[in-house]
Amino acid sequence: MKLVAEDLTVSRGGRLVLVGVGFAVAAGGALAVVGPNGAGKSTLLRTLAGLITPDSGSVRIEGDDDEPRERMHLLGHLDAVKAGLTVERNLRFARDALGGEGVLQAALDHVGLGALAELPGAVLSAGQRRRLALARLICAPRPVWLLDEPTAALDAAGQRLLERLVAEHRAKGGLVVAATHMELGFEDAETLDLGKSAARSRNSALMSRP
Ligand SMILES: Nc1ncnc2c1ncn2[C@@H]1O[C@H](COP(=O)(O)OP(=O)(O)OP(=O)(O)O)[C@@H](O)[C@H]1O
Repeated sequence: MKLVAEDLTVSRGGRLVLVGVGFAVAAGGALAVVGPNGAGKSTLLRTLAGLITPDSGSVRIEGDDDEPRERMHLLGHLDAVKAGLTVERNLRFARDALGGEGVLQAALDHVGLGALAELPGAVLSAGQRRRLALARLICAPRPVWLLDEPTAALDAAGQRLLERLVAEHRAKGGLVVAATHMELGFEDAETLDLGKSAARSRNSALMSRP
């Protein structure tokens, strides 16, 4: 299996954000997407996930016949916790929506939220919300993880947990693309620097959409 992005050009609000971005990540691989604020890291992840349609270019998963977006798991930087649902219900909702079969309590225990299962989502701290998002990755296994600032709000133990989850995922043949401002500690990760790409130099031009 291989995730391949080819010659992606993406505009937002009439402005070119990405121009001609391409890369490939094979099973077991990891790609860190870096670049300054506004470089287009989140835009790239959302385009890979099929949430933004590129102006041109393509995203495909080689060696897999399923619809690409069915094989991807996007962990956005907003953690999408429903305030009125319990932690366990939040996870159940996400798992079922993603078609997963993971055991909820086991996943919550794994990310250190086991004792909080019956609390409403509203009371979770920022780091706990992030840990709940990590539990979604466990409960609904998908081979391609798209992680937007995955270490945001995580304490040192949480960052090690993330590193372990990613290492286990890659060892099982999964792959990871992560947008980040931090050193992630993912072994042998490749880097895509959007600050250095052609996109950046052309990014400042205000484009009028046809
Ligand atoms: N919904 C939108 N409508 C119009 N422009 C947008 C929209 N979302 C993002 N943009 C613009 O697209 C550009 C890239 O934004 P994006 O969020 O992808 O950057 P980023 O590299 O993830 O930034 P950061 O490091 O700050 O998270 C920015 O100039 C931003 O203003």
